[in-house]
Amino acid sequence: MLRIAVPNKGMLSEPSWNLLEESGYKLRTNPRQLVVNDEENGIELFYLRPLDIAVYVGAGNIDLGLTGRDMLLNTETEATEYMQLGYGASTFRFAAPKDSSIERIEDINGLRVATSYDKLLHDYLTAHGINAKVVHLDGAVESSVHLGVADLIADVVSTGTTLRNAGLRVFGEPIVKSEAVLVKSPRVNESNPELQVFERRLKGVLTAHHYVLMDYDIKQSDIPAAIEITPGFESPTISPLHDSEWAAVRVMVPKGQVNSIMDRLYDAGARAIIVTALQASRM
Ligand SMILES: Nc1ncnc2c1ncn2[C@@H]1O[C@H](COP(=O)(O)OP(=O)(O)OP(=O)(O)O)[C@@H](O)[C@H]1O
Ligand SMILES: O=P(O)(O)OC[C@H]1O[C@H](OP(=O)(O)OP(=O)(O)O)[C@H](O)[C@@H]1O
Ligand SMILES: [Mg+2]
Repeated sequence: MLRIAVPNKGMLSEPSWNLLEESGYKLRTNPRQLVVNDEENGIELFYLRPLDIAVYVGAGNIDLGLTGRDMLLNTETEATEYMQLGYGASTFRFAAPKDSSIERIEDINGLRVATSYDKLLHDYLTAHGINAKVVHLDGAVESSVHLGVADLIADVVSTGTTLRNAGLRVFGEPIVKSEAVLVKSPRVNESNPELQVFERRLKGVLTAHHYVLMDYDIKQSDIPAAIEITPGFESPTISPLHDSEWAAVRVMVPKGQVNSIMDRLYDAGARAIIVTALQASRM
């Protein structure tokens, strides 16, 4: 039985629950439930606080966890990043009052930096030889400067709306580029068959989200050029048509490139190009 930690709240919770549900796993049926035993699929789900997940996966008897890379890096843990999950993209960055003279990370020396991610910030400051005071806050870090608790902040930035509303602006390079990741305990071997099934199910859902199925007709003589445009995962399926001069091609393509691929295929002689959404996949 694999024991898996999933966020019980926060930005990553819903997309994580959806991913597990689409992968065929049973979710909790009421928000007070802490554990779900899905015997049929061989997993036990533990609903835990986002910031605690890497702690559990590193130290206890939880095998895997869905969390953010920034949260993993903020934790003293033996858990390691095992797979990217393709949602929850954000950056972890410094921000200062928009009219201040703080422009570069060297300007932070001697100042107070508010954050919820103390270890992550501390590691970065140490690596860059900067001496600043880390002020820990549990949330709403953007308010700390205006309220006189800190001179600047280091926090999660997604759209940047929260920062702007607080009169702050980012500076310097991102400290971390984050996204949701699957973290693994060192006690779980990569060759563990239960892990491999879990991984394949998740990858199947992610592929179905990020790829579509494309069909088109093309003259036999134009197939090589078309295959260059749509190589597929392994190799496209090519079927004969009634008119022996033509063939039908079926291939997976990345969702985000569908229109440019259709333009290029058309120019290469493809016709009757159609695109179909994928419901599920096992790669
Ligand atoms: N606006 C956002 N857009 C995308 N990802 C985000 C956003 N805010 C936070 N995240 C990501 O979600 C994870 C943290 O979730 P969130 O901040 O919602 O948890 P939380 O409820 O504050 O956790 P806790 O209460 O345990 O501190 C981090 O990995 C972070 O990078
Ligand atoms: O760039 P934006 O799109 O505005 O998003 C960033 C905000 O989202 C998160 O806040 P959250 O809702 O998790 O609240 P918290 O500060 O209590 O963690 C994060 O801590 C930022 O405050
Ligand atoms: Mg938060």
